[in-house]
Amino acid sequence: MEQSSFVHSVKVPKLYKVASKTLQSIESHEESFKGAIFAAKHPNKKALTALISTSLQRSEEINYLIKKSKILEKEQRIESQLPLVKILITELLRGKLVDNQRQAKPILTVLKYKEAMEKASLKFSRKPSNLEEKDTTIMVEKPRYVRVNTLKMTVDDAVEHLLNEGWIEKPYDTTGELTVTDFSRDDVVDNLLVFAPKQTFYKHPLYLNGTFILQDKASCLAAMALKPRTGRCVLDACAAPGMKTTFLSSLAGTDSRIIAVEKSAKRCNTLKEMLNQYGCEFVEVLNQDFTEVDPLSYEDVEYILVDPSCSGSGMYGRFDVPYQDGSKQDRLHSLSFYQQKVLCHAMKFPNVKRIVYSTCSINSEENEDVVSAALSFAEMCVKCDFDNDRTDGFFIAVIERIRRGG
Ligand SMILES: C[S@@+](CC[C@H](N)C(=O)[O-])C[C@H]1O[C@@H](n2cnc3c(N)ncnc32)[C@H](O)[C@@H]1O
Repeated sequence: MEQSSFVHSVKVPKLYKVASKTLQSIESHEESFKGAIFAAKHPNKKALTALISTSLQRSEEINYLIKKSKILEKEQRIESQLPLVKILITELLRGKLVDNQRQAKPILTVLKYKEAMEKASLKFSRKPSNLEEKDTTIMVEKPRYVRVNTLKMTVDDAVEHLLNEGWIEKPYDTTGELTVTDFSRDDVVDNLLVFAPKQTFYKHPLYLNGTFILQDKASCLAAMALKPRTGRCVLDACAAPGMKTTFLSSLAGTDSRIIAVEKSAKRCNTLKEMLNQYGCEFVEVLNQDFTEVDPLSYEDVEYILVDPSCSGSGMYGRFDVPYQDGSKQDRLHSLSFYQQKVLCHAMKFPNVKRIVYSTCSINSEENEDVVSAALSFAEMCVKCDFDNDRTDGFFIAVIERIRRGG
């Protein structure tokens, strides 16, 4: 009797609790994969990333196992904890759920179905459609891009630090392979270093002190395209988690006025954390809907970055999170309408000189269509994708105001 009360007081490990919340926010499209991992309150981001990405990659299989084993119908106490059940099944599939009695109740419950699920998993992997999928998958990997945060250290000093650690600098070559000891300076983005795919930096001193920021090249290009002059006012209309705000801050410099607008209170906290971490405390944060910011109260704004929420269809290695209503076209239509509204609002700022509109989507409904609806089509559009540029799929349009007669 005593032993059983001990057994039942064992708690679900924190990693699983945080992972189930994170998974839920991604599956409900409340957060992007990267944003949810960043916002998650767990120190071991590497373990969390591995767990969530496996869960998303194998989501079809996990749903199949849940259905076949009837675990939710039979175990009513865990019926309301679906994200946790998915995480625990992921761990079961990864061979990480240890079968002993000193486990939390939900783990013991999932372990009761271990054998049934393992059998169902074998059947799942033999399904013809899954075999076809595996055979045609070509895995070419994206390099690891590291942006040097020049608010903390110059690129030359960062490179010297790496050389002293024994890294080898190689000339930039998009077609060549970088080995785990090599790095290059990027050919387009001055502050960007390129490493071998999956190179980890989580314990590197320059990562821990906010000098190294793991940021995709395409995301850097959007901030770079805005070309803010130092000492001017720059506004980031859709700012959280703040990857581009931090780059804009280092491009524009500490004597510029930088305003970061973010409508979600939760994501605004993440944005503030990121700004602190990367030495951008001088950025003014507005927790407000950008379309409700009065342009006439911001007459000094000359540069605006519009990087609105989008489908994320260009994200490399993106996991297709199914839409509950199954209506992709409706979703694209409403995204496009909202994106146009945000872009048109940016054009109302009386002294804005340059606007960059960017998305990490490859759908024209969210890109060219939005820009062409906002003005007769702008010529300065850039499209990046993995096959040609070794970046995420990304769209950037630069819109400049030309004042006639002076
Ligand atoms: C694609 S993310 C921006 C990513 C960010 N620029 C970065 O590089 O880290 C879009 C963000 O804009 C916010 N957002 C969407 N619509 C907004 C609006 N009307 N006003 C302000 N923020 C908005 C979302 O909550 C989300 O945090």
